[in-house]
Amino acid sequence: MTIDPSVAAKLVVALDVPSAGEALDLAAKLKGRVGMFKVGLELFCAEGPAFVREVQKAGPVFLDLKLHDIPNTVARALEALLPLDPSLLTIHTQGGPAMMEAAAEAVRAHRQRGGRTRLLGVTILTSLGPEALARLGSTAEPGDLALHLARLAKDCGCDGVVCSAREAAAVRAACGEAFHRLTPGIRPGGVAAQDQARVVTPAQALREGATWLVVGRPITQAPDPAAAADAILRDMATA
Ligand SMILES: O=C(O)c1cc(=O)[nH]c(=O)n1[C@@H]1O[C@H](COP(=O)(O)O)[C@@H](O)[C@H]1O
Repeated sequence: MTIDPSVAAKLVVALDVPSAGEALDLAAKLKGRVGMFKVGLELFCAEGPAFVREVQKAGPVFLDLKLHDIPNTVARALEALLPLDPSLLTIHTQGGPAMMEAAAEAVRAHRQRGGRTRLLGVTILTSLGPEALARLGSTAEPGDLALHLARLAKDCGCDGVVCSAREAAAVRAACGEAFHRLTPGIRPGGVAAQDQARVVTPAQALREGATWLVVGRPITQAPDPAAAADAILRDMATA
């Protein structure tokens, strides 16, 4: 199958598996087919920072730890992580403006030293719908709150946000093309949403203006992960 490399570069595969062996096996099957590999909490907690370098041998890494704490603690954690030079790193926007500014300053300094890391703020998790937000005490719609937090993340120096693709077009209109939109909650037509609440198909996510699509279980739990990735890429190519 011939897929335009600029389309493949937009697909990030979440290596949400419990061990280094399984993650490297998946990365080997998908190497050269997809744009980036996500190392998230499960794998990072199991295998530690040094393992990120192993995954980087197969492709660029999105290190998704969603840091959320007081400004000093987050900045210090970033100082410890940035030598790994991941392509993307996440913090939670709801840690507040001062936390985001401290994180952005640490990432800016890293880039001035030649690093490549871009900082993304997580807005409203794609697993949250209106009912869950109401139970958290918010009367806002998830999309409205995500847009508000995206604007704030931009003001505080983040390079982009994580949001549902349902919000990507509004974020792009408000924050500009250069402010990245990384969108999880991707489900090909007919595939179960599982614990995701705000889901979008791969082609629709691109049409809405997503910079990157993050896909986990639809690829990692497929009997043939490479074939599942190819099917998603074919859908993306129709956007
Ligand atoms: O930051 C993320 O990557 C993220 C943010 C969010 O709002 N929702 C979300 O699902 N994710 C991640 O995206 C991936 C989605 O996995 P699947 O639902 O299996 O495709 C998981 O690794 C989540 O940790």
